[in-house]
Amino acid sequence: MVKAVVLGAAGGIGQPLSLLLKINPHVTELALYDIVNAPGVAVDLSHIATPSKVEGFLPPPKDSKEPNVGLEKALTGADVVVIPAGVPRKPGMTRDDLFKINAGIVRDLATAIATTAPKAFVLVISNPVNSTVPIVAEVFKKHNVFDPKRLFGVTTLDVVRASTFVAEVLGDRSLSSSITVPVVGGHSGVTIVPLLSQSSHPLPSSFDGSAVDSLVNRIQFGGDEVVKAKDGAGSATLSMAYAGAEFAAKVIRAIKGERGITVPSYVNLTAHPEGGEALRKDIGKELDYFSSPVELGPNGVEKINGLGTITPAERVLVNAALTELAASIDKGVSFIQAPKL
Ligand SMILES: NC(=O)C1=CN([C@@H]2O[C@H](COP(=O)(O)OP(=O)(O)OC[C@H]3O[C@@H](n4cnc5c(N)ncnc54)[C@H](O)[C@@H]3O)[C@@H](O)[C@H]2O)C=CC1
Ligand SMILES: O=C([O-])CC(=O)C(=O)O
Repeated sequence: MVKAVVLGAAGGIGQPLSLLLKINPHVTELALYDIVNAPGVAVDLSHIATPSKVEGFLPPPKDSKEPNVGLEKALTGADVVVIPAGVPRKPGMTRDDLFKINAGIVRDLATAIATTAPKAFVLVISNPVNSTVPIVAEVFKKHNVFDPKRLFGVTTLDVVRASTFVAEVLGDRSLSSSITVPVVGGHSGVTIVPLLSQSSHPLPSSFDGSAVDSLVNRIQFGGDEVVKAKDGAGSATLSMAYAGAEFAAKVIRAIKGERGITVPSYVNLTAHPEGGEALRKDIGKELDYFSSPVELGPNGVEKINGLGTITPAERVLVNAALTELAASIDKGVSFIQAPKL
């Protein structure tokens, strides 16, 4: 029995992600919550002939003083909670520009999870991921329920893009689903660090210098490509739903006891005996969060992998990521820790 919950389920990511979770054979119950339209999306999905039960929930009316029973019902008994709630970018914006609105949304949802489903695995999609994951952690710490093994920043889309773009460079799109390229760091611009030297399918030796630089740049700024093409109508939704559902499916398989599953994720390093400190040494900075491939077990993250052997050019990229990452982490932590004036 697996209950999956989507918070922000009526949105551009939320709807296709909920569809993909509805057809996941391991999911037996699917709860959809949004501030609008969630019951309609749930009834629509409930007609799909797969075994899971689907229900949709709304908050109470805006000015009501009622407790949010809809959110509580959605979260009760949750095993996996995926959060794509929040506003997306428009052209000219950075992911950090979303902090103003999304930080509060994520804080409030995290508070509800901490009080209603503190043992759930929490998968954070809402941007800026580099800050929203620390926000969830700090809320959980305040409620004394923080388990770093169960909190994941979803960076899968960077890895999906890297596979796709490398396959394009190799001139064989049929390879794209079998290519793996570790992407480490964080989830915005220069904090996205593809380790092309560790690609399962090496690039041709003729592919060097500026060709590598522009491939790295395309992976780092793949999100901008979509924002620009959508021209004001939002950011990646369908590819993100695909990536989020793949990620959730792997977490669910691990919970159900499957071994040997490794996923990329932006995770807390400090509380991980297995690999956190070693990764910090590899990075060369005392960062509390970083994205790296992590090995999953039934209780979540079992081991965080290090950077492995990287090239001097990749070291430059890692170093370039550190300042922005540290600032984004601090921003998220202070948002919860700073006393309200
Ligand atoms: N981690 C990643 O790789 C990616 C992250 N994103 C991020 O995902 C987020 C969602 O993007 P879209 O689905 O395109 O946006 P959207 O605007 O289409 O959908 C967001 C949904 O969240 C809902 N929502 C707002 N406040 C809420 C609250 N307090 N509780 C529950 N639901 C609430 C809205 O009603 C809406 O249905 C954005 O922050 C975006 O930047 C987008 C793509 C990739
Ligand atoms: O670009 C954005 O704002 C959405 C996102 O995180 C991505 O597509 O990687």
